[in-house]
Amino acid sequence: MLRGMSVIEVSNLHKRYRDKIAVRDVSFAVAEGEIFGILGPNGAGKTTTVECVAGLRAPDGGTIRVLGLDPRRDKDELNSQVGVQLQESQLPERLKVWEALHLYASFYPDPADWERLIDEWGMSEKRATPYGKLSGGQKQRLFIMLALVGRPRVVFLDELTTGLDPQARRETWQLIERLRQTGVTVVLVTHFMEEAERLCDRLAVIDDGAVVAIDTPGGLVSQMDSRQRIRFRVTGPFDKGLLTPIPEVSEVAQNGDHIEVTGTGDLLYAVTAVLARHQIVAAGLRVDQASLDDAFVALTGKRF
Ligand SMILES: Nc1ncnc2c1ncn2[C@@H]1O[C@H](COP(=O)(O)OP(=O)(O)OP(=O)(O)O)[C@@H](O)[C@H]1O
Repeated sequence: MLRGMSVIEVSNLHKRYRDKIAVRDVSFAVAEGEIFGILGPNGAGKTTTVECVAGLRAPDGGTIRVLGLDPRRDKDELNSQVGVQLQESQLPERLKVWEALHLYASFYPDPADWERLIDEWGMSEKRATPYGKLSGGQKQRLFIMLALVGRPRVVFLDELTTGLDPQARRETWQLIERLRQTGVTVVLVTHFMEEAERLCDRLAVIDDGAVVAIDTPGGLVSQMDSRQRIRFRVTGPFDKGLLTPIPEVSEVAQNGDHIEVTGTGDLLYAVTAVLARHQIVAAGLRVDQASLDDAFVALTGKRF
């Protein structure tokens, strides 16, 4: 359920590059103040979707409303209300942090106090550092600040943490969580499961140009709840054929002495009963709960 007013409404978006269909049929709505994730494998159509919604590309079909406006027709009106950080954004190497903010602020009639932004985003020490001398995490921080300098109500962040080391990624997550407190609506394109799970209120899973699911991260996982996975090691010879006929078992995978059994119902009891009957000792036995990763694989049939 949407919490408040929809600030973004996308219906049946369709976009082609010559004969290549990048976005087949994408519909979703984003509520005010939400962090909405767009998750999908490479080439699924995530960036194209966001570029259309942000008004940077003309769709071939469907309708898009951002704050009730058409991103192409009402571009000027929307400009000051929307902030965009695009995949692989670049700035001139020698442009200093403060110069970039000063420049971007000049594009807007009523910009944020960028000196304050520098303090708030922990970049005071890097104020006079040229873009080319910033670390990957600091560059991303600068791009978030540049997306915020126009005091937008909606921010699009595309693959913000790709290429960052785990520490810098976590720092960026904390910054995005801070964005939530400012009430700004965030659309976040990611292919990191952990990122989507941690940050997003809801997410759309996109595959092959179409939405395959929209839900909260927890909702997507609970769709998988009926599926369970048991892992264990065997110390002697093992025949998969012992377990595959069990009605509760849907799949048995063997990698050396590691066995992974997927199935439903009272899987643990059914499997351990058969193992005991054949006097097979299951070492290090673990039962795994479904994860967002499992939900993604089940929805798209793909692993990242
Ligand atoms: N400018 C373009 N010209 C032609 N084809 C394009 C163009 N941009 C994207 N495509 C193709 O459209 C499809 C969707 O691309 P898009 O970049 O939207 O996917 P994505 O989900 O963002 O992928 P990634 O995670 O790799 O960034 C891909 O098959 C891609 O090769």
